[in-house]
Amino acid sequence: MCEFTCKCANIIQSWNPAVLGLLDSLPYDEEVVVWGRRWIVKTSTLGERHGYGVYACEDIIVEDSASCRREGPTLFPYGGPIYKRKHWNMILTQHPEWKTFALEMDTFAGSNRRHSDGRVIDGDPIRSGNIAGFMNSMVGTQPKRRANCEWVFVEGPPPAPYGQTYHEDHCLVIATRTIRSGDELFTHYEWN
Ligand SMILES: C[S@@+](CC[C@H](N)C(=O)[O-])C[C@H]1O[C@@H](n2cnc3c(N)ncnc32)[C@H](O)[C@@H]1O
Repeated sequence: MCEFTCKCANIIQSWNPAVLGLLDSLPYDEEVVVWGRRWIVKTSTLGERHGYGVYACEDIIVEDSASCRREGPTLFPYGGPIYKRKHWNMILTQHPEWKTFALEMDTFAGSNRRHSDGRVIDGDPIRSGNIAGFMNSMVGTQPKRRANCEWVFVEGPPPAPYGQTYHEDHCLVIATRTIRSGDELFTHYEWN
């Protein structure tokens, strides 16, 4: 087995969703609790051909007085095995479809100390238990959806009790405006 294959196999085997407070598997059409809040994954309001979406099962209030959108309530992490860019590129040559759920954690706002490797999180909800992977984008929606959350890069480990020893930094999904029970989560990303 080549060095690359060994490395990737180790990363996959050592990924444990529970460390980051995620579930081993995500049932559809059934309420789940992740990071203390209730959610349901079911067919998106975008329509069946666009797959599933994540819906809140409780109100999440964002105070108008929040001075900074990044201070909105934390919903859950964007979690999954983390690869160096060079390893991820090699995976994509064999599994180009894995790109759908990839989050480049060192190339979006919030990071002052960019990791030189350009790390990628494999956020596939099936492989990684990453509920955030089911979030759809408001880009191009008709009728127009407004984003109600965004993902942010955070230096340092996630809040206790999650991932304290495993993570030197992490990505979170936070609410940017009030989300009511029954609302589907939408964020902003280029999906096609
Ligand atoms: C990260 S996944 C989101 C979860 C996806 N709905 C699923 O069930 O796996 C991204 C994929 O969802 C779909 N998607 C996300 N936002 C969309 C949008 N605004 N319009 C149409 N499809 C969208 C596209 O198929 C895209 O490749």
